[in-house]
Amino acid sequence: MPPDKRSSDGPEVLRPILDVSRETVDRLTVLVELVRKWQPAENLVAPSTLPDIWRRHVADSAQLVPLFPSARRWLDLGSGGGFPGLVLGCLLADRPGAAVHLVESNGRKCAFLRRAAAATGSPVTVHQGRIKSILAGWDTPIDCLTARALAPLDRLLDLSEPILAAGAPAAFFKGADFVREIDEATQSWDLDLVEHKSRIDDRGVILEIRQALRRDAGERPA
Ligand SMILES: C[S@@+](CC[C@H](N)C(=O)[O-])C[C@H]1O[C@@H](n2cnc3c(N)ncnc32)[C@H](O)[C@@H]1O
Repeated sequence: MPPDKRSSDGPEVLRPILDVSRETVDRLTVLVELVRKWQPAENLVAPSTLPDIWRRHVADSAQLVPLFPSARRWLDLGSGGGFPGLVLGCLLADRPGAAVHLVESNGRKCAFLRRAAAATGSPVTVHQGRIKSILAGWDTPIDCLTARALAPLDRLLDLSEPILAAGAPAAFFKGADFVREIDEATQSWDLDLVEHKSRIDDRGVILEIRQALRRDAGERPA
């Protein structure tokens, strides 16, 4: 499909975020073309965001890499159409030891994720199933856990607990309502977190969770 003529959306939107090689742009271009091709049948992203796919999805996902520059082994929960997981795979494909694990319960989305990983030559493994059951038996070291548009913070912490408990940080994409979500989550969790202002969404943040300890029922804040 030709580029959308109404927008100036393209690989150049990555420039303020990180330097990418020609080969990486080629991999990301293959990914974007596949999302456009599969979108009518699989509804991989909100239709209104498709004309700005490089900015709204690719660059949005890519901002994780400079936040966690030494992370090589990533785990993305609820990967859907592959954001941020497939973008991380494309960006890290040349990095020795890179591995990106995607967890997704929907079989058709998993078929897309596997197809896109193969087409882009990305170091991606797709795990089909419910997050709770897949993480219950997880024993692969992870440097950073991610989730975007999956669940409220409180629920994300619950889902991510086995990986956080093993010492990995988490990066959760959150919109304008993030303060309320933090307030709610801290009823049940003692959090060491950093708010990174999103470089794509004026009102959004990437919440870096460095540590999350479940509070006992008796020690909830007033
Ligand atoms: C709204 S989509 C977001 C997809 C992608 N992260 C993005 O930002 O475009 C949420 C995805 O999480 C998956 N999902 C939701 N709950 C899940 C669970 N408990 N286990 C595995 N996948 C789940 C859904 O099937 C869906 O594809």
